[in-house]
Amino acid sequence: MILIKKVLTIAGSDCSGGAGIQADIKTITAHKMYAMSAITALTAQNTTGVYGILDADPEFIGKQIDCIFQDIRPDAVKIGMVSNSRTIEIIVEKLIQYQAENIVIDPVMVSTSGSELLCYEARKTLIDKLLPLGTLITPNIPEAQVICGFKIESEEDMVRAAVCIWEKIHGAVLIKGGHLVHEAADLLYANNQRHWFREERVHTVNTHGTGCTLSSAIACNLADGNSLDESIKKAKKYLTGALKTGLNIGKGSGPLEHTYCLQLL
Ligand SMILES: Nc1ncnc2c1ncn2[C@@H]1O[C@H](COP(=O)(O)OP(=O)(O)O)[C@@H](O)[C@H]1O
Ligand SMILES: Cc1ncc(COP(=O)(O)OP(=O)(O)O)c(N)n1
Repeated sequence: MILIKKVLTIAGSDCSGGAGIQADIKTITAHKMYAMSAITALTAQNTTGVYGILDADPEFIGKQIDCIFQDIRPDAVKIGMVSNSRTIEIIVEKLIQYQAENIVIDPVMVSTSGSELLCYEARKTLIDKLLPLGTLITPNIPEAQVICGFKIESEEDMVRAAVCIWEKIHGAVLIKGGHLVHEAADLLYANNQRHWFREERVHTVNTHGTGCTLSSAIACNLADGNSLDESIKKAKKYLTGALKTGLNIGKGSGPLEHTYCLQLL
């Protein structure tokens, strides 16, 4: 009999396969785990941008989560695009009802190409209601700026922002430094302790879906029983490997490759 860890992603669909649910499922599968999904929205997007968004009915999102938890309980949950306040409220209700564990929240707000993936009015609901439920939240620099309310331009600013976010949500935060120059350095702040995770910066424009991939990989590593530190370290190694394979498809910022980096796991 095969024993397999189960990971649920609650996120939006990217029809071009680079980000969202598709990136999450590829990542979970590459980790040799069983992937499940509750789809919050359909997006019409590709490597050049987001051209349309169709939100799923919040009650139906709740139904998807019910079907999953009542049958195959996930060992970890990754949460990505959540669109609007009602969707966030339903997800919060279900996570509490089912006492979900190992919750990694990527507080997706705006795509790199500039499209709003979370409606502006829902930011407060996300920060006040959903983020405090995370085992870890993984904002990029623009998202961290929204949560903490000031500009982040240096590693010192990242430290100040992480402390501020910790105080707001009373939970672990990993601020991703991909939007700063130099190294790809991410900062974990939890329980008054900070830990930098540094990897070389891969010189490529093909970074579509890096945030989705990182958060899913962390969820997989937590599902496997790793500590938070170890989960992030392994996930960053996976991500850097996926960037380094040098896949170059599409006319814009292309997706990552999830097959040939398997040997890095
Ligand atoms: N060019 C790159 N080379 C290596 N790692 C990168 C690169 N760009 C981003 N990363 C890493 O990818 C992850 C996602 O980063 P980021 O781009 O900041 O988030 P998002 O995709 O949510 O905007 C982080 O671990 C970051 O350090
Ligand atoms: C459906 C969907 N979810 C999330 C994103 C954002 O992906 P992310 O990896 O955070 O970053 P970019 O790919 O936008 O750089 C998305 N585009 N679509």
